[in-house]
Amino acid sequence: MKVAALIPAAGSGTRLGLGPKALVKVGGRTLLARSAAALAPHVAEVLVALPPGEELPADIPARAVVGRATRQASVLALLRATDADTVLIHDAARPFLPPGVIQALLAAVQTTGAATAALPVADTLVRAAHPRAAAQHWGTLTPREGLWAVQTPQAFRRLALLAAHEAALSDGYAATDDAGLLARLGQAVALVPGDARLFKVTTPGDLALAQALAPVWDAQIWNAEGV
Ligand SMILES: Nc1ccn([C@@H]2O[C@H](COP(=O)(O)OP(=O)(O)OP(=O)(O)O)[C@@H](O)[C@H]2O)c(=O)n1
Ligand SMILES: C[C@](O)(CO)[C@H](O)COP(=O)(O)O
Repeated sequence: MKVAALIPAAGSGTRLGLGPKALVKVGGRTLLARSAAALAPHVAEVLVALPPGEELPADIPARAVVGRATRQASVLALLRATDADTVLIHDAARPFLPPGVIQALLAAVQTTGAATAALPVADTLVRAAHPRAAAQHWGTLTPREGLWAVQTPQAFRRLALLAAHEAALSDGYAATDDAGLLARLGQAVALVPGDARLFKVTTPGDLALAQALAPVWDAQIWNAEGV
């Protein structure tokens, strides 16, 4: 079974506001370099979708494709650029990826065909009364029982996911992740326990958390396990 890691890294990082987000550094290394290094020991090849005009930094052992206007389109370009049987799709923007999560996903994809890292929701959830209003007010309480927050990596049989992407493209359907495209076709997706440290660096607050976590991660996990 040939496994490839596909890393969408072509986003513009609008919410962070520091230029192409995958190339932002935490603890002296880019988000992309951290994500690629975590995946590389587990796969035969790493492919990265980069923003148009960006070159792959020399310290990242990967093949690059030109990213597209949306995450979904960038992932489709990556899926078309490999012949791997199984793919692990992982946001560059989630730089702290424990090896145990990768191993659990690779085991789950063998039995279920598709799997994603996810965590049970721990907060109270409420839909705002008027979601687009400047001032927000409590609207409807949403029971959190049975709700999971979906992370990456997500593992798939490549041809099944490619078919789901092509169907979505042809239908004009947009999803926020890849597992949703497969689930839309009625296919099973296993939920594998993710990790709080797998949070997505989206806002300046997330970046501050990542800067604080990086030295701890590098001292206790990166060096100890040689990930
Ligand atoms: N056209 C795009 C948009 C996003 N991504 C990637 O998809 C992942 C998740 O996207 P997100 O965190 O939303 O990144 P951005 O799109 O850069 O963020 P923003 O929405 O704030 O601009 C990131 O690794 C990002 O680089 C991508 O490859 N191609
Ligand atoms: C794929 C993802 O990280 C799963 O939680 C998420 O949906 C990406 O969302 P974004 O708005 O593209 O960051």
